[in-house]
Amino acid sequence: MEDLIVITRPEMLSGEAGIINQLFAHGLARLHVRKPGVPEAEVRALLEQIEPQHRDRIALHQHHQLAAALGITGLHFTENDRLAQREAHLKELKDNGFTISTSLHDPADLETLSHCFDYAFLGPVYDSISKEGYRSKLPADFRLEKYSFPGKVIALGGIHAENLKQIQEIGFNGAALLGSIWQNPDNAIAQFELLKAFQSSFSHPTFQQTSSIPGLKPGAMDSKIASGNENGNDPFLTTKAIHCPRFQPGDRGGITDVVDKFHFISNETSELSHVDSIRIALQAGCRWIQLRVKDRREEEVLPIAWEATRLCDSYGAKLIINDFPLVALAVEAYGLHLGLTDMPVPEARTLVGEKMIIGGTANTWEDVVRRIEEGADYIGLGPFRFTSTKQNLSPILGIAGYRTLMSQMQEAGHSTPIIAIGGITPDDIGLIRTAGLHGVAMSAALIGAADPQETFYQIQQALC
Ligand SMILES: Cc1ncc(COP(=O)(O)OP(=O)(O)O)c(N)n1
Ligand SMILES: Cc1nc(C(=O)O)sc1CCOP(=O)(O)O
Ligand SMILES: [Mg+2]
Repeated sequence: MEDLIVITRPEMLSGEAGIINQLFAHGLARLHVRKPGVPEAEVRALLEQIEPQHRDRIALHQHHQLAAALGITGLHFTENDRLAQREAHLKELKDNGFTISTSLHDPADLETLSHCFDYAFLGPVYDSISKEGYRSKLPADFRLEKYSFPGKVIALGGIHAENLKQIQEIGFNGAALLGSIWQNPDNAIAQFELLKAFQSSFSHPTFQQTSSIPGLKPGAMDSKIASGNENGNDPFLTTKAIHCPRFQPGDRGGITDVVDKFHFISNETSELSHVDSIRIALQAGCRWIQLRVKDRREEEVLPIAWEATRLCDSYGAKLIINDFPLVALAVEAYGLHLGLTDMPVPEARTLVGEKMIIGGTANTWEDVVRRIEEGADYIGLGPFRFTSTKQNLSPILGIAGYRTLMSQMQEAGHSTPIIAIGGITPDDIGLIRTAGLHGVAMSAALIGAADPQETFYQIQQALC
């Protein structure tokens, strides 16, 4: 798949021109300016703020008369506009150097579409999750190669990182992005970078071999490709209904209330996938879940993170993503956990914004101080004892190590919540709490318990 095209939101946004200039600077190939109902003067003012060298990568949906004076060479015709055009006019536009595009909602129209069009948006490809009743017209086995239109066909509607690969497999030449970019304008550039990374990974041989891992089953989105379309909803507005961050900057004063006292750390074994382990923890009653996938590429972690997101959402649990800031951003996770050799907390803060919790690992007093100075919301301090869940463990702290570090915290007047980790069992919690730690993180002791519900009950009692 070649092209990622961004479509503007229909209304004007504050700071929009700045974001658009940055998107171009980050390699955006094409921008569709679609502002139905916005007066010409406002659209002109927006276009004038877009740096002139980027303007030949813009297509206008309305106010075509602005194009020539502003150095814009792209004109887009909505379905209704297209039906009102004469072929001779389209030819004239092509002869005058314009790139022209249009929108279709029925793939059958690709057979009769004027070959003057350089490309066409076809959509919605996916049912809208956010807009009820707004469904795709594409059959489940839809493939693009059957159609004779020689131009590019660009997928539109409900496109996000999770379904980008399937769009390529269907045969689309590109994808038009709206919700995935603009849902949270503060994160527009990071989202674009993530989508670009996924798009380029599809041609990577390692990815192709491993893309059948759980969570990225070919055809996994088939159930979302449905038939029947009828209402007049706006195809450009379809978007995945994603997780809303729940941590608001105003809550920061109460960080000890925000960070749970029990953190479950996912793991996979020969019998269990990460998602299976998370399901066990959720069913046992845990509501703070860390997805900790090791030795996998970002694009392999993302589908697992989506599955974990859906599962945690269904239990009202908070999902923390270990190691992968862009994945945390993509699934709008509640939090991100970073180790000492992962992305530094301040850099991650810039990337994920103010709303996401960021936890950081520490193994020594110097690490604790660094984490506090970096602004970590909580600190995972370990290891308490040997564990085979993590490779390359740091020296074991034991209860004596925790006591020393907690008195140093007290002397220094620090109150960042500290979570003990590493080989912890429910029986250890009493001592760990009396040492002054906020809570504990566990993996094996919960997943491997004969009765995880009973074990979680004991954990809760000990944490009270
Ligand atoms: C709560 C919590 N504390 C510490 C860690 C360890 O993180 P890190 O040092 O990045 O090591 P990995 O888990 O990535 O192997 C954690 N994950 N959670
Ligand atoms: C993920 C992790 N980090 C550690 C650290 O010391 O930083 S120990 C650890 C493993 C936690 O799992 P379990 O409860 O099975 O030991
Ligand atoms: Mg890590």
